[in-house]
Amino acid sequence: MAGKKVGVLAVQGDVSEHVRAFVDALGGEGEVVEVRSAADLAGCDAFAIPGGESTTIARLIGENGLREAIRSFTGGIFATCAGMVIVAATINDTRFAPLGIVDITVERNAFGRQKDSFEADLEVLGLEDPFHAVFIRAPVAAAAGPGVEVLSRIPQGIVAVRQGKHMALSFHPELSGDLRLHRMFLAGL
Ligand SMILES: NC(=O)CC[C@H](N)C(=O)O
Repeated sequence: MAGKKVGVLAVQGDVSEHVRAFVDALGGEGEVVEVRSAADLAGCDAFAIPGGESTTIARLIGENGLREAIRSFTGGIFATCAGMVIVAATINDTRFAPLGIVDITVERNAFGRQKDSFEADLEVLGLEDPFHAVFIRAPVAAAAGPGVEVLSRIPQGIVAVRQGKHMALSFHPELSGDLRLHRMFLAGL
């Protein structure tokens, strides 16, 4: 983990919470930078795509010339909530094309209006104790390809996956004050 440089996509969404969580997870050994351009991303070992509004984030990725830079990024990607929609292979929305980085089929806003936001204690593969997860108008993965490891699943669908160095989560680990998933991600880089 020592000396890792983590970029956080800083175009929309809960950017500062992600920066803080990675600063804390790195324990002062690495560096966290905000990414708004391909030049910012160059040299990063990892890249976080925060929660927010996925259609807006996808548009700003395009406008900032980041789409191909992210698709060809060789480090690990940590995608949460809207980020999970953006890195998916397939989504249930035709307004933008996902990046096709993680082989999952994602359903946006999967919990409907009456349950827009909720919290749940999840069993997560690789974690000894449950993870208290905050879901905010969250997506789920309805399906995952053979190269994808499902880390957590609830009755509505898959909510945490790992594919190689990448992780995609339906919920917001940066809001729980629990850095175990950040550490698991950094350990896999
Ligand atoms: N908290 C979030 O990131 C919500 C994601 C949002 N519902 C979207 O798909 O854009």
